[in-house]
Amino acid sequence: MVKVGIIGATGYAGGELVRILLRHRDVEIKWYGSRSYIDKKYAEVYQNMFELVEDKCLDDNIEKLADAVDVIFTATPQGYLAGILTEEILNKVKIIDLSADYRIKDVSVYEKWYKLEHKSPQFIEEAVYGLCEVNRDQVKKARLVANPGCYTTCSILTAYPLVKEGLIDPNTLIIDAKSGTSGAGRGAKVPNLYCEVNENMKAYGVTTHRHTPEIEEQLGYAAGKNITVTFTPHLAPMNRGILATEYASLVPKADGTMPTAEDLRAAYEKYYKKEKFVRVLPDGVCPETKWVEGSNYVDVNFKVDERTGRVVMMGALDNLVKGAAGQAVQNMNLLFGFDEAEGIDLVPMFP
Ligand SMILES: NC(=O)C1=CN([C@@H]2O[C@H](COP(=O)(O)OP(=O)(O)OC[C@H]3O[C@@H](n4cnc5c(N)ncnc54)[C@H](OP(=O)(O)O)[C@@H]3O)[C@@H](O)[C@H]2O)C=CC1
Ligand SMILES: CC(=O)N[C@@H](CCC(=O)OP(=O)(O)O)C(=O)O
Repeated sequence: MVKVGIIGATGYAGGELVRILLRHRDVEIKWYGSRSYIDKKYAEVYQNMFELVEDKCLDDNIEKLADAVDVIFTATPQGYLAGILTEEILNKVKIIDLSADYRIKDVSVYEKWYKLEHKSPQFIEEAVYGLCEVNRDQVKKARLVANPGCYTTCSILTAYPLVKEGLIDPNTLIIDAKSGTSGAGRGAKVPNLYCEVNENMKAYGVTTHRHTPEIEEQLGYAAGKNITVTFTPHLAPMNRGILATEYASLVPKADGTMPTAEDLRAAYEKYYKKEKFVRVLPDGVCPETKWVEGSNYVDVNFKVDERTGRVVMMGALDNLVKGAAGQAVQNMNLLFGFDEAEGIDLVPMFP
């Protein structure tokens, strides 16, 4: 059995990790790390765990934890892991970080967009961006996995095949994304109160959202050049889910004709046909957040707009599963040589 510790176990992403890992056949949760609930029973923080988890929350001392477990998940705010990580810890234990501390390779880009000083940039280079479908082989050998977040996983996987195959001009890419409120975490914040969110929709972080450079970096690798994109997130009155609608201009083929729907579908099939967790929907079917809720699936599809010469790409996932905890467990499965779907072969719930 692989021994697991979770720092930030009492947050939404940490709670989802617990829910998933309790049914994973090859792991045992040894440490429910917290700051605010030390010595309180975990099932009193989350009553859905009543009679399922008997343990109490422990502190977030990563040095003690590194001696007690084989892998640590950090489901903590930005800057937390970077502030405490050392070579000694990484020599003892694998780390899967759900925050953005090690996702962006250029530390000055991280510091500019996150408005934080990075406290341990020496580990950025070796960290592997844990987008399993793209970086599977590198993840298997990693000590430190930077688990991508909800908006970025959805935005990148939705456009990736078309960018990689040069079928769209990535510099024309516009990503319009909506998130359920759990994406903002469990902490009390006025914009996330019921009356502010219910029956309401709003854009935020317009032109300044911190996920923009992460999407640009990853799709830039696929394009083989630096790119800029427009990314606009919206808060939607639902608990879970990300829906990304993405627009880009098609690139004419060598013979001067425009790529057809068949060309684009062939690109999606090329990259995702064998991927268990990316479902390319049938022609004409648009992804919906409800069809992936509670599961590790990303549903994607597209429609060519011949009138404008653009393609509209669509993707949907559950922000807490494929957008956070599910993908983190997928990465752990790769790190330890387990079946990649172990513990995350979850059937979407409906309604
Ligand atoms: N929510 C989502 O959909 C997604 C979240 N993420 C990322 O996962 C991470 C956690 O997010 P989420 O679960 O939503 O956040 P929450 O606010 O729900 O939870 C944060 C957790 O971190 C702990 N924590 C808070 N402040 C500190 C601190 N200064 N030092 C140590 N621990 C601290 C809290 O512990 P306690 O309350 O016990 O003190 C809590 O367990 C973030 O980096 C986020 O960006 C990534 C993808 C999706
Ligand atoms: C609705 C909402 O507030 N969402 C969060 C994204 C949360 C998240 O998942 O952030 P990472 O992907 O960086 O980990 C936000 O926009 O900041």
